[in-house]
Amino acid sequence: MNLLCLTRFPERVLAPVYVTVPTTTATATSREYSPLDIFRSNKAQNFAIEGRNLKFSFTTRQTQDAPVLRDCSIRIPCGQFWMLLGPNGCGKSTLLKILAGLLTPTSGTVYVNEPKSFVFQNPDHQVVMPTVDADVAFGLGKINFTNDEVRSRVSRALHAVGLSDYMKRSVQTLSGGQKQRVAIAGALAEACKVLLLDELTTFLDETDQVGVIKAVRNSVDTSTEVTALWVTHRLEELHYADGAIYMEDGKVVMHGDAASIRSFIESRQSAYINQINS
Ligand SMILES: Nc1ncnc2c1ncn2[C@@H]1O[C@H](COP(=O)(O)OP(=O)(O)OP(=O)(O)O)[C@@H](O)[C@H]1O
Repeated sequence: MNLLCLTRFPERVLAPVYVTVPTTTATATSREYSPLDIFRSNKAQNFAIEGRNLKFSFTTRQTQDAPVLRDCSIRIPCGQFWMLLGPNGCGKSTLLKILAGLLTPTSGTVYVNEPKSFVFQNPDHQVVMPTVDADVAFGLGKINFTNDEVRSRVSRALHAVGLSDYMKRSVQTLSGGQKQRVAIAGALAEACKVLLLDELTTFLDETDQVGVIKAVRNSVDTSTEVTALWVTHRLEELHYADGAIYMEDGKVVMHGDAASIRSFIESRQSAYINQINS
């Protein structure tokens, strides 16, 4: 079994995946939403990602039960590019990992279209082959494609992320942002329907930051139903988003269009600055 491959595509299966756990242990047999209800609701309203009443706690040596998510509900329509924002430690990455299937919620319900792919902040954790084309083709090895089909998928995926001219380049010679785009191309080559992207631009300079975000923007499409959820701290990135979610202290505080979320966060920040200056 190839562990690196599993790391890059943690939950790759072709059917939709449901994670449903009881809202409390006392009501284990009577939950509010059944997996089938969620599936119908998503098909009817065309949501690619849905989480309802999600709670999550970490158990550490110091604390038995440290709550991180305290009842989060989100919905992201198919074929849209959404962003998830909030202060450090509010639970953004935890929520993203639950959507990716890397963590199981303590309670609540999750629906995410498949195939889905989680792209990590550090591209060196997932760009694993010596050349760009070999890396993009890496995940296709599990599927019985002809060589021509593999070449065509790799070529289309690299075109989508603006790296057509880099096909034969050694990955070691790429910048951080170019490696991120190779990782995204790997997911697209596998016909990934949902991209879950965790603070990809944190350590990138402005050119790479714009290159990566444009690569995601160009990959998201209502006709192919590719949907992306992007965790970020950078308000200026909201310019590229169709919608956004703002979290604080394990809760979704606001969920809606990107411009309104940006104004909301800016007013929050100025209120905070006024408070510390007064
Ligand atoms: N493996 C873990 N064990 C215990 N606590 C954890 C673990 N991972 C995260 N946490 C805690 O959960 C909380 C939420 O972390 P998370 O990484 O989801 O926040 P975040 O909003 O993504 O933060 P940031 O913006 O700083 O990346 C934090 O208080 C963090 O310390």
